[in-house]
Amino acid sequence: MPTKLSVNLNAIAMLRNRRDLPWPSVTGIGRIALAAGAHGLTVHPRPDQRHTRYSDLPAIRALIDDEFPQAEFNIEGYPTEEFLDLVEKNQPEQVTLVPDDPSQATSDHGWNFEEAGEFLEPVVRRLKKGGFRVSLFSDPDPQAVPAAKKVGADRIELYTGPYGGFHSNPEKAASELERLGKTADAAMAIGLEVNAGHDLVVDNLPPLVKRIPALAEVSIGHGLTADALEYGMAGTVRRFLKACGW
Ligand SMILES: CC(=O)[C@@H](O)[C@H](O)COP(=O)(O)O
Ligand SMILES: NCC(=O)COP(=O)(O)O
Repeated sequence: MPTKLSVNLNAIAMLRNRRDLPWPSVTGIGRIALAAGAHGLTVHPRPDQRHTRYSDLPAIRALIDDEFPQAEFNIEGYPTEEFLDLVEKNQPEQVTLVPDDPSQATSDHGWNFEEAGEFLEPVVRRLKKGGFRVSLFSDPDPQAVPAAKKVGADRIELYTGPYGGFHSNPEKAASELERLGKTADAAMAIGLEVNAGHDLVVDNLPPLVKRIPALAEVSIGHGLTADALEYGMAGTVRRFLKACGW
Protein backbone atom coordinates (compact mmCIF):
# COMPACT_ATOMS: atom_id res chain seq x y z
CA MET A 1 0.00 0.00 0.00
CA PRO A 2 1.36 3.49 -0.80
CA THR A 3 2.17 5.93 1.99
CA LYS A 4 -0.82 7.72 3.52
CA LEU A 5 -1.00 11.52 3.56
CA SER A 6 -2.12 13.44 6.63
CA VAL A 7 -2.53 17.17 6.02
CA ASN A 8 -1.18 19.35 8.82
CA LEU A 9 -3.50 22.34 9.39
CA ASN A 10 -1.13 24.40 11.55
CA ALA A 11 -0.08 26.74 8.74
CA ILE A 12 -3.72 27.41 7.83
CA ALA A 13 -4.52 28.14 11.48
CA MET A 14 -1.56 30.50 11.77
CA LEU A 15 -2.78 32.46 8.75
CA ARG A 16 -6.30 32.65 10.20
CA ASN A 17 -4.93 33.86 13.54
CA ARG A 18 -3.56 37.06 11.93
CA ARG A 19 -7.05 38.54 12.19
CA ASP A 20 -10.07 38.14 14.40
CA LEU A 21 -11.96 36.60 11.46
CA PRO A 22 -12.94 33.00 10.76
CA TRP A 23 -10.98 32.56 7.49
CA PRO A 24 -9.18 30.66 6.21
CA SER A 25 -11.35 28.13 8.02
CA VAL A 26 -9.30 25.32 9.54
CA THR A 27 -12.16 22.84 9.26
CA GLY A 28 -13.15 24.18 5.82
CA ILE A 29 -9.65 23.56 4.46
CA GLY A 30 -9.55 20.23 6.28
CA ARG A 31 -12.77 19.28 4.50
CA ILE A 32 -11.27 20.20 1.10
CA ALA A 33 -8.14 18.14 1.89
CA LEU A 34 -10.14 15.06 2.92
CA ALA A 35 -12.56 15.40 -0.02
CA ALA A 36 -9.49 15.48 -2.32
CA GLY A 37 -8.35 12.14 -0.92
CA ALA A 38 -6.05 12.96 2.02
CA HIS A 39 -6.10 10.14 4.54
CA GLY A 40 -6.09 12.27 7.65
CA LEU A 41 -5.62 15.62 9.35
CA THR A 42 -2.80 16.58 11.67
CA VAL A 43 -2.63 19.40 14.20
CA HIS A 44 0.19 20.45 16.48
CA PRO A 45 -1.42 22.68 19.12
CA ARG A 46 1.22 24.52 21.14
CA PRO A 47 0.66 26.03 24.60
CA ASP A 48 0.48 29.61 23.23
CA GLN A 49 -2.08 28.45 20.60
CA ARG A 50 -0.35 30.51 17.90
CA HIS A 51 -1.21 27.78 15.38
CA THR A 52 -4.15 25.44 15.92
CA ARG A 53 -6.25 26.58 18.89
CA TYR A 54 -7.50 24.09 21.44
CA SER A 55 -11.03 25.13 20.39
CA ASP A 56 -10.33 23.92 16.79
CA LEU A 57 -9.97 20.32 17.86
CA PRO A 58 -13.61 19.33 18.59
CA ALA A 59 -14.66 20.72 15.18
CA ILE A 60 -11.97 18.67 13.40
CA ARG A 61 -13.01 15.56 15.33
CA ALA A 62 -16.65 16.18 14.34
CA LEU A 63 -15.69 16.79 10.67
CA ILE A 64 -13.98 13.40 10.49
CA ASP A 65 -16.70 11.57 12.41
CA ASP A 66 -19.59 13.10 10.47
CA GLU A 67 -18.20 13.33 6.93
CA PHE A 68 -15.02 11.25 6.57
CA PRO A 69 -15.23 8.37 9.05
CA GLN A 70 -12.43 6.49 7.28
CA ALA A 71 -9.96 9.34 7.89
CA GLU A 72 -7.62 9.67 10.87
CA PHE A 73 -7.01 12.53 13.29
CA ASN A 74 -3.38 12.90 14.41
CA ILE A 75 -2.58 15.23 17.33
CA GLU A 76 1.06 16.14 17.84
CA GLY A 77 2.74 17.79 20.79
CA TYR A 78 4.82 17.71 23.94
CA PRO A 79 3.09 15.54 26.56
CA THR A 80 2.24 17.98 29.35
CA GLU A 81 -0.81 17.18 31.49
CA GLU A 82 -2.67 19.89 29.52
CA PHE A 83 -1.77 18.19 26.23
CA LEU A 84 -2.77 14.73 27.46
CA ASP A 85 -6.09 16.13 28.63
CA LEU A 86 -6.63 17.69 25.20
CA VAL A 87 -5.90 14.35 23.54
CA GLU A 88 -8.29 12.49 25.83
CA LYS A 89 -11.05 15.02 25.14
CA ASN A 90 -10.63 14.89 21.35
CA GLN A 91 -9.99 11.17 20.82
CA PRO A 92 -7.55 11.16 17.87
CA GLU A 93 -6.66 7.91 16.14
CA GLN A 94 -2.97 8.77 16.59
CA VAL A 95 -0.91 10.83 19.01
CA THR A 96 2.58 11.92 17.99
CA LEU A 97 4.76 12.93 20.92
CA VAL A 98 7.29 15.63 20.05
CA PRO A 99 10.03 16.91 22.39
CA ASP A 100 9.48 20.57 21.55
CA ASP A 101 9.90 23.41 23.96
CA PRO A 102 7.24 26.20 23.94
CA SER A 103 9.91 28.70 22.86
CA GLN A 104 10.79 26.77 19.67
CA ALA A 105 9.58 28.26 16.38
CA THR A 106 8.91 24.75 15.09
CA SER A 107 9.90 21.16 15.87
CA ASP A 108 13.58 20.68 15.14
CA HIS A 109 14.65 17.37 16.70
CA GLY A 110 13.41 14.01 17.84
CA TRP A 111 13.43 12.45 21.33
CA ASN A 112 16.61 11.44 23.07
CA PHE A 113 15.15 8.08 24.11
CA GLU A 114 17.94 7.23 26.56
CA GLU A 115 17.31 10.45 28.49
CA ALA A 116 13.53 10.64 28.10
CA GLY A 117 12.69 6.92 28.37
CA GLU A 118 11.61 7.06 32.03
CA PHE A 119 9.41 10.10 31.35
CA LEU A 120 7.88 8.65 28.19
CA GLU A 121 7.08 5.14 29.39
CA PRO A 122 4.09 5.99 31.66
CA VAL A 123 2.84 8.57 29.14
CA VAL A 124 2.84 6.01 26.33
CA ARG A 125 1.17 3.44 28.62
CA ARG A 126 -1.60 5.94 29.52
CA LEU A 127 -2.21 6.85 25.87
CA LYS A 128 -2.27 3.24 24.73
CA LYS A 129 -4.68 2.38 27.53
CA GLY A 130 -6.88 5.16 26.14
CA GLY A 131 -6.90 3.40 22.76
CA PHE A 132 -4.65 5.83 20.87
CA ARG A 133 -1.89 4.75 18.48
CA VAL A 134 1.32 6.33 19.74
CA SER A 135 4.10 7.61 17.50
CA LEU A 136 7.33 9.19 18.75
CA PHE A 137 9.14 11.93 16.83
CA SER A 138 12.62 10.54 16.13
CA ASP A 139 15.89 11.72 14.65
CA PRO A 140 17.30 9.51 11.89
CA ASP A 141 19.54 7.31 14.07
CA PRO A 142 19.28 3.53 13.69
CA GLN A 143 21.01 3.01 17.10
CA ALA A 144 18.23 4.90 18.92
CA VAL A 145 15.40 2.76 17.62
CA PRO A 146 15.45 -0.08 20.22
CA ALA A 147 14.94 2.48 23.01
CA ALA A 148 11.85 3.81 21.20
CA LYS A 149 10.46 0.28 21.09
CA LYS A 150 11.26 -0.18 24.80
CA VAL A 151 9.04 2.73 25.85
CA GLY A 152 6.09 1.01 24.16
CA ALA A 153 5.45 3.11 21.04
CA ASP A 154 3.61 1.71 18.01
CA ARG A 155 5.41 3.92 15.53
CA ILE A 156 8.20 6.42 15.15
CA GLU A 157 7.88 9.53 13.04
CA LEU A 158 11.18 10.26 11.31
CA TYR A 159 12.14 13.93 11.55
CA THR A 160 12.80 14.87 7.91
CA GLY A 161 13.71 18.55 8.48
CA PRO A 162 17.42 18.21 7.53
CA TYR A 163 16.47 16.10 4.48
CA GLY A 164 14.04 18.84 3.37
CA GLY A 165 16.60 21.52 4.17
CA PHE A 166 19.13 20.06 1.71
CA HIS A 167 16.81 20.83 -1.26
CA SER A 168 19.64 22.55 -3.16
CA ASN A 169 22.39 20.08 -2.21
CA PRO A 170 21.61 16.68 -3.81
CA GLU A 171 24.65 14.95 -2.26
CA LYS A 172 23.74 15.92 1.28
CA ALA A 173 20.07 15.12 0.62
CA ALA A 174 21.06 11.64 -0.60
CA SER A 175 23.18 10.95 2.48
CA GLU A 176 20.40 12.18 4.80
CA LEU A 177 17.93 10.01 2.87
CA GLU A 178 20.12 6.99 3.52
CA ARG A 179 20.19 7.78 7.27
CA LEU A 180 16.39 7.99 7.22
CA GLY A 181 16.21 4.73 5.28
CA LYS A 182 18.56 2.87 7.65
CA THR A 183 16.58 4.11 10.66
CA ALA A 184 13.33 2.96 9.06
CA ASP A 185 14.89 -0.46 8.30
CA ALA A 186 16.04 -0.80 11.93
CA ALA A 187 12.62 0.24 13.26
CA MET A 188 10.65 -2.11 11.02
CA ALA A 189 12.99 -4.99 11.85
CA ILE A 190 11.86 -4.78 15.51
CA GLY A 191 8.17 -4.30 14.75
CA LEU A 192 7.80 -0.53 14.81
CA GLU A 193 5.82 1.14 12.04
CA VAL A 194 7.30 4.28 10.54
CA ASN A 195 5.85 7.72 9.73
CA ALA A 196 7.77 10.75 8.51
CA GLY A 197 7.36 14.49 8.47
CA HIS A 198 8.78 17.99 8.41
CA ASP A 199 9.59 20.05 5.34
CA LEU A 200 8.40 17.40 2.91
CA VAL A 201 7.37 18.68 -0.52
CA VAL A 202 6.34 17.25 -3.89
CA ASP A 203 9.99 17.04 -5.03
CA ASN A 204 11.50 15.25 -2.03
CA LEU A 205 8.65 12.79 -1.44
CA PRO A 206 9.25 10.37 -4.36
CA PRO A 207 12.85 9.47 -3.31
CA LEU A 208 11.69 9.09 0.30
CA VAL A 209 8.87 6.66 -0.47
CA LYS A 210 11.13 4.80 -2.91
CA ARG A 211 13.79 4.30 -0.20
CA ILE A 212 11.16 3.43 2.46
CA PRO A 213 8.39 1.61 0.53
CA ALA A 214 6.59 0.58 3.74
CA LEU A 215 6.46 4.16 5.07
CA ALA A 216 3.03 4.23 6.74
CA GLU A 217 2.23 7.95 6.70
CA VAL A 218 3.63 11.39 5.99
CA SER A 219 2.19 14.49 7.67
CA ILE A 220 2.72 17.65 5.65
CA GLY A 221 1.73 21.23 6.34
CA HIS A 222 4.10 24.03 5.35
CA GLY A 223 5.09 22.83 1.87
CA LEU A 224 1.60 21.66 1.03
CA THR A 225 0.06 24.97 2.10
CA ALA A 226 2.67 26.86 0.04
CA ASP A 227 1.71 24.80 -3.03
CA ALA A 228 -2.01 25.36 -2.37
CA LEU A 229 -1.39 29.11 -2.45
CA GLU A 230 0.80 28.98 -5.54
CA TYR A 231 -1.45 26.71 -7.56
CA GLY A 232 -4.68 28.28 -6.31
CA MET A 233 -3.63 31.94 -6.68
CA ALA A 234 -4.43 32.48 -10.37
CA GLY A 235 -8.03 31.25 -10.10
CA THR A 236 -8.54 33.25 -6.93
CA VAL A 237 -7.29 36.49 -8.50
CA ARG A 238 -9.72 35.87 -11.37
CA ARG A 239 -12.62 35.54 -8.87
CA PHE A 240 -11.65 38.80 -7.18
CA LEU A 241 -11.29 40.60 -10.54
CA LYS A 242 -14.78 39.43 -11.39
CA ALA A 243 -16.00 40.78 -8.06
CA CYS A 244 -14.43 44.14 -8.99
CA GLY A 245 -16.52 44.15 -12.13
CA TRP A 246 -13.98 42.88 -14.69
C1 LIG B 1 6.33 17.40 14.47
C2 LIG B 1 6.46 18.25 13.29
O1 LIG B 1 7.44 18.27 12.59
C3 LIG B 1 5.35 19.13 12.91
O2 LIG B 1 4.27 19.10 13.74
C4 LIG B 1 5.81 20.49 12.86
O3 LIG B 1 6.11 20.88 14.15
C5 LIG B 1 4.80 21.35 12.18
O4 LIG B 1 4.31 22.27 13.01
P1 LIG B 1 4.42 23.82 12.64
O5 LIG B 1 3.95 24.00 11.24
O6 LIG B 1 3.53 24.43 13.62
O7 LIG B 1 5.85 24.24 12.79
N1 LIG C 1 4.72 15.89 11.55
C1 LIG C 1 5.18 16.81 10.59
C2 LIG C 1 4.09 17.69 10.15
O1 LIG C 1 2.98 17.49 10.57
C3 LIG C 1 4.23 18.75 9.17
O2 LIG C 1 5.41 19.40 9.12
P1 LIG C 1 5.61 20.52 7.97
O3 LIG C 1 5.22 19.92 6.63
O4 LIG C 1 4.71 21.69 8.30
O5 LIG C 1 7.06 20.83 8.05
